[in-house]
Amino acid sequence: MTAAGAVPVLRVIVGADEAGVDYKNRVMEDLRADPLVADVIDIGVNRSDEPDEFSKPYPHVGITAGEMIRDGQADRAILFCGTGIGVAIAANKVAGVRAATAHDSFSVERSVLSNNCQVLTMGQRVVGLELARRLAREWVGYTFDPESASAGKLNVLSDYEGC
Ligand SMILES: O=C[C@H](O)[C@H](O)COP(=O)(O)O
Repeated sequence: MTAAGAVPVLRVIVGADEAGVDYKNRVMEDLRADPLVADVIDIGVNRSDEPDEFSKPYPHVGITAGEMIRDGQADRAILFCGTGIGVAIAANKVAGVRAATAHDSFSVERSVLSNNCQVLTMGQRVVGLELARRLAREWVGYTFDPESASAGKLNVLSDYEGC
């Protein structure tokens, strides 16, 4: 239990390409202080990385995060690139992973409560930093209800993917 009474449970990946690294690093700091977050796993890129690593294209970031969630190494990921679109496309290639690009509060909420998305993506070239930080804070507070009416809709995807 934390002082605020919340139980930290979530293991959250943070990742970005070079176009999203500044937001990734700031949100990572916030998540490390969040009472709901038990662990923050930074998959890069980082400015201190070798030049080749720093310019790692967004598909690698999205696929790595998606595979880690698929393999049970993390519960969620928040990923940044220029628009948020590329990392979302990449993460969605991993069977069983659902990623959404969202830059507004309602979409962030519904990405979890309607779509049970494990991955939220945002674009550093699209949204202001303070809004991105707020949305990330809201996002960790949502939990999908498997008893909700939305669950049956998601089963269509699970059946299609076979997982
Ligand atoms: O979706 C892609 C991202 O926005 C990426 O950071 C930038 O990609 P680009 O350089 O191809 O525009």
